[in-house]
Amino acid sequence: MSKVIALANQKGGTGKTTTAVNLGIGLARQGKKVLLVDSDAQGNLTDSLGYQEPDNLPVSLASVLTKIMTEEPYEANEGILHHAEGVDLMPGNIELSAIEVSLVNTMSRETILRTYINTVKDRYDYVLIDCMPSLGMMTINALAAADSVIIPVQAHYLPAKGMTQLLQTIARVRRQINPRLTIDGVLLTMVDNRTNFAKDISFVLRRDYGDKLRVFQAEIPLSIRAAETSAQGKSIYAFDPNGIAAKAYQAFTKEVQDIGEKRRAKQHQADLGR
Ligand SMILES: Nc1ncnc2c1ncn2[C@@H]1O[C@H](COP(=O)(O)OP(=O)(O)OP(=O)(O)O)[C@@H](O)[C@H]1O
Repeated sequence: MSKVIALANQKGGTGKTTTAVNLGIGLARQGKKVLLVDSDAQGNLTDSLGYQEPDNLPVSLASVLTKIMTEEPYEANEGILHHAEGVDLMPGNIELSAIEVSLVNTMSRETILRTYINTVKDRYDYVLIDCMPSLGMMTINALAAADSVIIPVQAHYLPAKGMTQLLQTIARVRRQINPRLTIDGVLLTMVDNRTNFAKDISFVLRRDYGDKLRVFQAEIPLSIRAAETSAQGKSIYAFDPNGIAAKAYQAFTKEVQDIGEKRRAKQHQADLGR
């Protein structure tokens, strides 16, 4: 049984892409089959995995979604790239901006990405969708396609206002399109443990949201090495295996895997009871 996770936060630069890369490759290192889906028109995930000119790729998520919208046939593995560290990638690029516009006039406009993911997900244990920094149509599509959401939050500012908006959108998607959508939790990123401010934010987040939402135990530290990995086309495990960011992403991967295992066990029990 595969699990589809959206990495979402409408605020830009909160660590969604870095988390997609290092969670995805972290899970692959545990023997899981992983597909990363770049649903952001900036193509940063695609770029971070070493495809430095995402706009020149012949096939990308936008081309496959166009085929779905125009009811053209496509191959299930069409456009999927293989990364040396064991994950697959459905690349994204600037063409997704045009898709975002044309979705508005399309039938089933909220579920085009779900249609695509449903055709490929059985080959994977995990499908991770890196979302755009907006609450536009592509993000709604990602939430409609996902089983759960992980919210990376940059520990530089109090996230209360932005979080409320995101949580309301998730609740609306759950009511109207995707009742099974859950929130796996909030991940604190770029935590500068030298400052009291970062500690305060961690404390406030756990205090204000901790009874409603999981705030992951693992916190990703602010790390120059983590920032540098995106230009290297590899994960933090390959680039700086003994650094603090690699250790934190490893611990985070373990937490995500534990949630996945519990869900599988619960589903298994439910199937037995049928
Ligand atoms: N732990 C970290 N320490 C320091 N820098 C980091 C860390 N994680 C990510 N960065 C850097 O911060 C910037 C934003 O990170 P990232 O691209 O992962 O965020 P994002 O939420 O995907 O951004 P966008 O909203 O633009 O898609 C990047 O330059 C990245 O290299």
